[in-house]
Amino acid sequence: MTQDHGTVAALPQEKQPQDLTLVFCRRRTADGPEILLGLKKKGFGTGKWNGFGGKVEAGESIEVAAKRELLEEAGVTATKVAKRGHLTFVLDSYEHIMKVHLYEAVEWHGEPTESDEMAPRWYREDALPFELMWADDAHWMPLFLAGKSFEGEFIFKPDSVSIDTHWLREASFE
Ligand SMILES: CNc1ncnc2c1ncn2[C@@H]1O[C@H](COP(=O)(O)OP(=O)(O)OP(=O)(O)O)[C@@H](O)[C@H]1O
Repeated sequence: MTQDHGTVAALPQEKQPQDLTLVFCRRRTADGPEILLGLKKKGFGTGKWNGFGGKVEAGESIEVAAKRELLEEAGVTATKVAKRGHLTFVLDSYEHIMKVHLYEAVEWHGEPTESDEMAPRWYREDALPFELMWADDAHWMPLFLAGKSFEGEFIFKPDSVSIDTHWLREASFE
């Protein structure tokens, strides 16, 4: 039996999935509802406004990881979170296929405080800085703000900035 190493070597490297979290807090004000975003100060997505989150650690449940990252990055303690989204991201600039578990903090306390990773700021929900956020956010954020749950997949172009193909649909995480 002969082996064709040339063909095997030409195949793209399989990326492994990696679980990450993303959490959003909201509040009602006299001016209307607001959502807490953070400006990422270092690492993947530096300079973008996003929710708070990161990688799930070994042996940690996804929900515990979501609460831990919110506390570490924004100084906010969530006592109750609700799963609202399951999103898959594929980018050339990231070595894994991202499986992002998106939550709304339903009950939380603490004053959002800047950390070494994120600078938090409340934004009016009708005035989000989409041009300074990940391109996928403009697709699913309207569903999130409308109280819907969803799942989807976003394949980015080689620039890792714009979206090549995607699908998105409402889902239930009861
Ligand atoms: C591509 N389109 C995207 N759209 C929306 N959100 C995205 C995203 N891509 C990544 N995210 C989020 O960005 C955070 C990265 O986290 P990241 O800093 O890498 O994790 P963590 O804090 O564990 O890092 P360190 O281990 O400290 O490096 C994490 O919340 C993840 O859900």
